[in-house]
Amino acid sequence: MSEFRYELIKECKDTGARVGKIHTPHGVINTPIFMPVGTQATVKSLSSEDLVEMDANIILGNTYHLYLRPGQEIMKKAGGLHQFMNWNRPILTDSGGFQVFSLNELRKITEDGVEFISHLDGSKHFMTPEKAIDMQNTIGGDIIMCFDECAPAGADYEYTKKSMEMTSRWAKRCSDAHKRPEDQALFGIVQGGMFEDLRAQSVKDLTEIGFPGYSIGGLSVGESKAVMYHILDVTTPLLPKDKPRYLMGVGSLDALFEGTVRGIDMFDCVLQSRIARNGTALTSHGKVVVRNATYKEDFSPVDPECDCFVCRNYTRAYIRHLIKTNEILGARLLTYHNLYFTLRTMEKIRQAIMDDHLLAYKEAFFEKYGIAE
Ligand SMILES: Cc1cccc2c(=O)nc(N)[nH]c12
Ligand SMILES: [Zn+2]
Repeated sequence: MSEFRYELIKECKDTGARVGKIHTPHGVINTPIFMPVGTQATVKSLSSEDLVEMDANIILGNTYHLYLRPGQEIMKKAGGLHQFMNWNRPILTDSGGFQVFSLNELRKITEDGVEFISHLDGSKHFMTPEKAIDMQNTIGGDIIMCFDECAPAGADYEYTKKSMEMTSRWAKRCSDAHKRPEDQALFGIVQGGMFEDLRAQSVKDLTEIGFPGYSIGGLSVGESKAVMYHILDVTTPLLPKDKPRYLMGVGSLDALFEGTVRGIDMFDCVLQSRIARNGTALTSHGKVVVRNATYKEDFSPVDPECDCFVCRNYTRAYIRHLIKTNEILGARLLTYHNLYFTLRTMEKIRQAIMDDHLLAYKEAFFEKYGIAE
């Protein structure tokens, strides 16, 4: 009997948003949820203890990166990623398809799988749906992904159609190859680019195979936000209401609200940690580029309205100094705050849905943050 279960708790009366709980062998995920990205077995500069302290329910790992380093053998000997990184809460792993395409120019896609040259050492590899599932079975994530092709931004209808159809055939192969369905939930990934009929066909193909959850892939690949939201408007309502929906690679604070109101339950994005390393903070009043000279003598907190340890103990001037001198602590403090701020915002979104207050909260947040509706 699978320990994976989605519990729908409340549907928003004004939008497609919902509050739910995803029950997994490593604990409960409150949705809508933002998932910090821990590509190489770490959310860059943070320890597992930091992530527990900020109450991250779930983090991401990545099959492609872990397959290349440290490799399947070491992951096996470590007893899986939870043990390896001392993280005892849920983990979701991406299948590696997206990374093979996005990190490698030199690759050849065939029906059987994808041949690619490692971006690290130039070695040649051949990834198939079966190998992607086998590696995810070794990593041991509570939620794992089908091996898919994310059609490049701007791909034409014919290419996108063929790519989506192959992704659907690969999804069936992944489902057949999955050895641990009772404790690892395999999600199908909806493709179809920016074409409504292809998106609908992808949903039909995947729901006929049947998965415990569905990801929406092929977005946040360079299309405008308006196009992304339109694709969500036509795709999400086709997905089963009693299963979680995961919008891959999204997003920025505005996209988290816009995805939530369109019925998305799960989000992940590297933005929060990536901009932190460059010296940009996310605050209740929008982005603050702490590295700018403006903050040289600003001894106020990154975000006066935030209660994280960074905002309670450090100043913008100090963090600017760390970033300017390339001190590792600068990246750590801003990463911690940006993720903490995003997680707390998701918490407030969940509460607003429970209180039938989501649209009012969204409007107030956008106004303060400086997002034009
Ligand atoms: C991480 C990510 C972002 C954006 C899109 C995708 C996608 O289409 N497929 C996969 N497997 N991952 C994705
Ligand atoms: Zn803070």
